[in-house]
Amino acid sequence: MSRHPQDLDVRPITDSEIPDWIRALHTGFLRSPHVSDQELAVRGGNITPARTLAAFDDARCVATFRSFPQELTAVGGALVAADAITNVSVTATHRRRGLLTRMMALDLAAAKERGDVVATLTAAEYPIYGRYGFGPAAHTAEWTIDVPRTGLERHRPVLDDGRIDLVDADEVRKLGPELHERFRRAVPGAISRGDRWWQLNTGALRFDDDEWTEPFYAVHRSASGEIDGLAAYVSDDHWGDGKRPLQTATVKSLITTSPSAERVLWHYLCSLDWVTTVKSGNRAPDDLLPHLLPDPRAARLTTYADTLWVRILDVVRALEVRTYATSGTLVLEVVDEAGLAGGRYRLQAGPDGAECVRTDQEPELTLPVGELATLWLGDESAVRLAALGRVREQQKGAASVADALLRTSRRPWCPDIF
Ligand SMILES: CC(=O)SCCNC(=O)CCNC(=O)[C@H](O)C(C)(C)COP(=O)(O)OP(=O)(O)OC[C@H]1O[C@@H](n2cnc3c(N)ncnc32)[C@H](O)[C@@H]1OP(=O)(O)O
Repeated sequence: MSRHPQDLDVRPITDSEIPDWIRALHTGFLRSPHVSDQELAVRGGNITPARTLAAFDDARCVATFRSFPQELTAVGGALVAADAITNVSVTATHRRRGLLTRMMALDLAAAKERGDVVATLTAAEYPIYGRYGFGPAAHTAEWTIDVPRTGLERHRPVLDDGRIDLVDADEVRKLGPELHERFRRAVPGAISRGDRWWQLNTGALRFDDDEWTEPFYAVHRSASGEIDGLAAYVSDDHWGDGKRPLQTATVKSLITTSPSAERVLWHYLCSLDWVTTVKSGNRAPDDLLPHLLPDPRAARLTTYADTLWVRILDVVRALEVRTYATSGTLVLEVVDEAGLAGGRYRLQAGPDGAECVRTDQEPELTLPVGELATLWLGDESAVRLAALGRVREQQKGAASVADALLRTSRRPWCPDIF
C-alpha cells in the first residue's frame, strides 16, 4: 500500500538501486520511463551512491537528488569548492509534500559539514530554489545571427596572424582540457569540466547512439602557436527551393582565451558557405558577439535567462576569496532561514585583499543569503535590489557602497549546464 510522502524515508541509494533511481529520474523529467541498457550503464557509471538521495514508496523510487564536487571560479579567478546539485525530481504523484525540501536540507547540511563554500545548480524553473537560499548568480544569452545581414564579406573571412584548423574528437579530448583550464580561470561563474564532460561532448560516451551528430571542431592558434580558441558546431543540411542552400549552423560550445580568437572564430562561423543562419548557443550575457559584427542588429537575442544559481554556505570564505577593484568597508546582516550561513559580517576589502569577520556592529545592509549570492559573482546591483525591496539599507548609501565593492566590469558566465 502506498504511504504518505511525509512518512517515506529519504536516504542515499545502494548500488543495486541505481537503475530504479535512473528510471525515476526519467519519469520525473517526463522522459520515457523506459531507459535503455546503454543509458543505464553510462549514467549509472557516474553515480556515487553516497552523494545521492531518494525516497521509495514500497518498491517504487519516487524522488531523486544527486550532488557532486565541482570548482566554481570566483571574481578574480580563485576556484572555490562547490556542492553541485543535479538530477532533482519528485514523481508527479508525490509532489508538493515536502520531499524536495527534505532532500535539499540533508544535502546542504552535508555540504556545509564537508566545508564546501557554496552549492550550485541550474534551475529547471525559476521559483523552485530561492526558498532554499539560492540566488540567480549568472545569466545566459543566445543569439540567432542572420548571416547575410552581418555586413561581413563571406568570401573574405577575417583572419588574424594565427590560424584555424579542423580537428577530430580524439584531438579535442587531448587539447580541450588544457585550454579550458586557462579559460575558466578568467571567467567568474565558470565551472570545472571533468574527463566525463569531454567524453560526453565529443561522442566518446553516449546515452543513445541515435541522437549523436558528430560536430565539427575548429581550433584557433595564435601567431605563437598557442591554442586560444575552440568551437564545436553542427549544421542542419537544409536546402530551400530553387536550389538555395539555407543552412543553420548551431554552436555547441565556443571558448577562447583572447578577444582576437573570439573575433576570428565568429567570423569563421559566419563565413561558412551554405550557412545563412548561425545560432550562438549559450553565451555570456555581455558577450562580445553582437559587436564583432559590422551590423550588430544581425544578431537577434533569442534567449536571455538565469543559468547558474548559487547558495552561499560559508560567507567568510566566499567574501575573502574573491577580489575587489576598490576599497571599502561594509557591515552585512545576512538572513538565512536554514541556519547555515546567517549572521552579521564586517567586510573590509580592497585591491590588496579582503577580510571578513563576524561582528556585533550595527548592520548597514540587510539581505537574504540568496541575494548575497546574486551580488557575490558581481552581476547584480545592490541599488537595484534595494529598489525591488530585496535588500534593505540600514544606512543610507550602503547599497551604493556594496555596488562599488562587489560589481564587476564584465558579467559572470557559466558556459555549462549540469
Ligand atoms: C537542479 C535540477 O535538477 S533542476 C530540475 C528540477 N526538477 C524538475 O523540475 C522536475 C519536475 N518537478 C519536480 O520533480 C518537483 O516538482 C520538484 C522537484 C521541482 C519539487 O518537488 P516537491 O517535492 O514537490 O517540492 P516540495 O514539496 O518540497 O516543495 C516545497 C515548496 O516549493 C514549492 N515548489 C516546488 N516546486 C515548485 C515549482 N516547480 N514551482 C513553484 N513552486 C514550487 C512548493 O509549492 C512548496 O511550497 P510551500 O512550502 O509554500 O508549500
